[in-house]
Amino acid sequence: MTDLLTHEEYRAVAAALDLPQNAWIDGSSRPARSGKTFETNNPATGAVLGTVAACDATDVDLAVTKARAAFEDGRWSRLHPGARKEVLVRLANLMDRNARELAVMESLDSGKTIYDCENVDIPESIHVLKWHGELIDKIYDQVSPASTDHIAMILREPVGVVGLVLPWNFPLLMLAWKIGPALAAGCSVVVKPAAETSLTALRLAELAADAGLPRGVLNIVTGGGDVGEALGRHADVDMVSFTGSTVTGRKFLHYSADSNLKEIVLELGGKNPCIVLDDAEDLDAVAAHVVNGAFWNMGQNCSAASRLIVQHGVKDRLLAKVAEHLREWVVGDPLNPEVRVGALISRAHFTKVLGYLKVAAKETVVIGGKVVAEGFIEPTVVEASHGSTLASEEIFGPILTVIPVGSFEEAIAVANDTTYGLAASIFTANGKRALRGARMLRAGTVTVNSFGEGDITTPFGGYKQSGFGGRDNAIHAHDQYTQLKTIWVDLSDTADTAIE
Ligand SMILES: NC(=O)C1=CN([C@@H]2O[C@H](COP(=O)(O)OP(=O)(O)OC[C@H]3O[C@@H](n4cnc5c(N)ncnc54)[C@H](O)[C@@H]3O)[C@@H](O)[C@H]2O)C=CC1
Ligand code: BAL
Repeated sequence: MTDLLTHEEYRAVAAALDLPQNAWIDGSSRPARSGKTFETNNPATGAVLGTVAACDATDVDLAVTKARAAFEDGRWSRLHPGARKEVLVRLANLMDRNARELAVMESLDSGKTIYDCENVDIPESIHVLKWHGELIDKIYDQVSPASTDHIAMILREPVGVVGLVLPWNFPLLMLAWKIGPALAAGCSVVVKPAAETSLTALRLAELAADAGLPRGVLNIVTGGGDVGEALGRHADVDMVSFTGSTVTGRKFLHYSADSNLKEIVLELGGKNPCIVLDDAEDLDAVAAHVVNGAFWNMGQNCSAASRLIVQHGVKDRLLAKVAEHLREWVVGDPLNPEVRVGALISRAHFTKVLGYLKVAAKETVVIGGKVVAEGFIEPTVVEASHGSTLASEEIFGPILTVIPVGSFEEAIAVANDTTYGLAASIFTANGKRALRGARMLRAGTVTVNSFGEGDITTPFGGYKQSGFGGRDNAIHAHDQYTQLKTIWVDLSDTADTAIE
């Protein structure tokens, strides 16, 4: 746990911040070619925080051209992996030295609580970059079991120029999840942060230059969906890794098909089930996991445990415990270190979640149900049937839908009856049933008697419409950013041992 400042001290740090404004292309800070800017707001107050370069397709083209030049001349892609490691570890150390500034900037720009920024987002981002940096000089290529008359080498090569299109819910952490393995592998990257949250990505680019990352290797183009589209359609981008909504993810497949068939990796939404069976032990601990799973980051999490599928026998006792835990989840100014529930990302998103709160009012609201202030919604627990709007749609807000069920089999069937498949949890004291359930659940990550996303050592990604094409995190993340090459060497004296 990080030592936290007081609310007043955080306000003072926020007031003194020097916020970045320009895009970052070819190792320097640049306004958009058009000179246009857009406003970025503090979701907690609605006030304008600053302006940011409104890039367009010409800026994307410049960034891709510079990234391509860097990739082709080998200033990064052909460095010894140990040299790339040194730069990434230096960057992680610089971030550590600037962790407080990054945490406050992230909280101001996103509405996330300073508590989470200090304890999760920033330290995890640092850890992820260091982990991938330290990994890269320890991955070996392979030799195939071809005949003794041949040597067949299987090499991993960086995929080239990579576009990274990011969401607003974990701005710096998702950047780290993607640039960590991409840069470690030797790719050059063009990052498109969400328009709502560009600031920490721009600050990280400055720190990367200080750490010695060669110019052109990391570029940040700021703006909205049009900038993401320009990147998705660019003919000289070799692959795109995207995290965001399923609707937008689908568009990237069209961009690829319409342009150069670039590889697309999608990490999309979820409507993740959390199953609690009658025999679950230590309901207090279960409730703590349920609350964290549903309401962490205001429920704005693709792996949020947003469906509580609970057996009738334990439902009321569990919900009483959930209510107890939620008393500690104070809603308020994200810069107050006592606060656990900050602001929703934007007024537009607040309005969307409010729409679901109105739907909830027509069902059985068990806990909460109120708007605290413009932008802030209290954690809400509502009972609704399987198949209802609340039980089916990704709300991406602090609303947990409870779906009572009669049996283990029904719980699994309800859990799997969704177009998504990102994450799932199961709580039961019966070990065999827990593991059988984990096997049966159609999700990329299943946690047993806990809620979580795993850590940097475990791959993260979804089944079904929660994504495909690769995984973030773990050594498996490197698969996204590398391609395999076979080099076949014939060692025979005669020509008749040709490859069959
Ligand atoms: N899987 C996840 O982690 C996330 C899921 N979402 C879901 O998506 C919903 C809508 O949020 P949005 O911010 O609108 O998500 P989005 O998927 O539209 O935005 C994600 C990124 O894609 C970019 N983008 C938007 N439209 C694009 C387009 N046509 N072509 C290329 N890039 C484009 C955005 O600028 C942003 O950088 C949320 O309510 C939530 O349900 C949102 C953010 C993260
Ligand atoms: N929770 C990590 C991925 C995401 O929500 O975007």
